[in-house]
Amino acid sequence: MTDVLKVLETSPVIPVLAFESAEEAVDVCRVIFEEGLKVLEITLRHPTALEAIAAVRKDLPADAIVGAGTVITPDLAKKAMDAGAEFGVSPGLTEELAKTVKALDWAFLPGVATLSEAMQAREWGFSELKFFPASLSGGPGFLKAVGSVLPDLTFCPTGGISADTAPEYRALKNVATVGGSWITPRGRDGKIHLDVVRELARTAVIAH
Ligand SMILES: O=C[C@H](O)COP(=O)(O)O
Ligand SMILES: CC(=O)C(=O)O
Repeated sequence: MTDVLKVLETSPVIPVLAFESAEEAVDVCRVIFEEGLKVLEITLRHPTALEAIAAVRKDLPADAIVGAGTVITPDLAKKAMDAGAEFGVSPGLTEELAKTVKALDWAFLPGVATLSEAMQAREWGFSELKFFPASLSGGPGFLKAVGSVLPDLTFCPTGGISADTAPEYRALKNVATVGGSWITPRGRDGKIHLDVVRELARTAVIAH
């Protein structure tokens, strides 16, 4: 089974990606990967997302680590794993989802936004958690406080993070990496422009 902590530690940023087609996914992921960001979280927010995950796994080099985001139900967890996602990410966690991903033995990063949610996830056997939506739920100050009472948990804060605010999070002992969508903005024409993605991905790698 893929180790969640290793996945998080592989990349200074986990791009949270939303594509409109499998072709768009392959083109954009290739650019991100070429610039050195090897972990790619493709969210299940479009009807073609599972196809996109399968296509990126097939077309990118084997050391690209492709996961599924927005895994909000047990059914989506099974489908994403079948499509080839090496890990799953969710904005939250339910008991059924926790049981399913444990039974599947699938690397999983559940989302939490409060101490009680973090304690619940910990009880269910998750040591790596997504802190979402990070900027609205207390930001770096919240994670620092969590670290003093639950020091065995490691976080990937996501939500409202930018190239400017990422370093504040990454400086914390209990943060392995940060997640965000800022590397793949859509232009006014609704398209993701590869030259823009290349520059933003390169900057994220250099800034680390
Ligand atoms: O929906 C939220 C995204 O997954 C990550 O948040 P962001 O767009 O604020 O980076
Ligand atoms: C935002 C988030 O946590 C997700 O899409 O998985």
